[in-house]
Amino acid sequence: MRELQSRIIEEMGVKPQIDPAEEVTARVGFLKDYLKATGTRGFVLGISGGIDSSLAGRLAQLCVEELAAEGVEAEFVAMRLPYGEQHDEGDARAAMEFVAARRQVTFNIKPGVDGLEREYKQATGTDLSDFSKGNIKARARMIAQYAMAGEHNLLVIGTDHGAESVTGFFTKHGDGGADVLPLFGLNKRQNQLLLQHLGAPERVWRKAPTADLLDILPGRTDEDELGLEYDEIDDYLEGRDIPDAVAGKIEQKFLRSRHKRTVPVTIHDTWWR
Ligand SMILES: Nc1ncnc2c1ncn2[C@@H]1O[C@H](COP(=O)(O)OP(=O)(O)OC[C@H]2O[C@@H]([n+]3cccc(C(=O)O)c3)[C@H](O)[C@@H]2O)[C@@H](O)[C@H]1O
Ligand SMILES: Nc1ncnc2c1ncn2[C@@H]1O[C@H](COP(=O)(O)OP(=O)(O)OP(=O)(O)O)[C@@H](O)[C@H]1O
Ligand SMILES: [Mg+2]
Repeated sequence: MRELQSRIIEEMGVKPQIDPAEEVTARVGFLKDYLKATGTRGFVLGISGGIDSSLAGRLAQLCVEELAAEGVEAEFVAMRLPYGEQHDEGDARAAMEFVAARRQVTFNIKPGVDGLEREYKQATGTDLSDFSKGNIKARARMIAQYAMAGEHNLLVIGTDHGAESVTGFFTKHGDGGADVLPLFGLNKRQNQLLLQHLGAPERVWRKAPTADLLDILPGRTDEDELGLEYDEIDDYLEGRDIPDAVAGKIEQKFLRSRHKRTVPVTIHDTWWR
């Protein structure tokens, strides 16, 4: 195996093989333990209709159900956070049904995002690019979830996991802004395996991953934007041999995105030199 590959695998904590039942128990247990240790009252998470939030949302719901059985009161708030009308509305509904959260909220981020876009134009005289606006959408979702968390003493769940973290494929302080990461250490196909184990409908676990942040290309797939397939990233993280060109591409993205996987750089840091 490549030397950098083994260092990256260690940092991402991905195992070459998993037992889905064990993983579910461990991850639900982690959420329960952390909630009890912090004295917080529950969790909040945006449900998009995609794989990651469907899994993290279901784990959170199972967590509060297990806590209730132990006599500990906790709530999980599942938030729909569309930008106007979501083009894959049916998938988002299917995901919400699978997650089955008792408390469901729909919060439209469009007025807030469009307001920021207008003010940007007014302040600078230039239009915001569709790409930057996409990152504002991700950050608006973070703000909406923290509003809910702040009001009700909840923790914001993040859906970051190995296959996303390794390439830095998330918006810094957007979907990257969260309190607990129950999926950390999994790659994409392992997320899908856990969803299947939990009885998710095929529509949910087979959904093509998309950041869905662009106005001009709704539902653009992650694989198209990354120029990599999740199967390649997953193989890399499981320690398999993959073509040098592919491994090199993953490693380049990993090295360029180091700043996203750490707290803000200070004069005392040396990792970037
Ligand atoms: N070396 C460095 N040291 C410290 N900070 C550095 C830096 N380079 C940039 N920065 C800062 O980071 C900013 C760029 O990072 P960021 O704002 O995140 O922006 P960026 O990484 O350019 O874009 C976010 C990417 O994540 C993808 N995404 C977002 C959300 C969800 C998903 C998904 O999978 O669903 C994917 C999205 O499609 C896009 O490709 C710069 O504007 C700058 O402020
Ligand atoms: N339309 C949306 N509504 C609610 N939350 C969203 C929406 N889009 C993104 N999010 C939040 O941002 C997170 C990051 O998006 P990301 O696309 O990586 O995950 P996903 O949509 O759950 O899964 P996938 O990667 O398979 O598309 C989501 O897990 C979810 O919590
Ligand atoms: Mg998505």
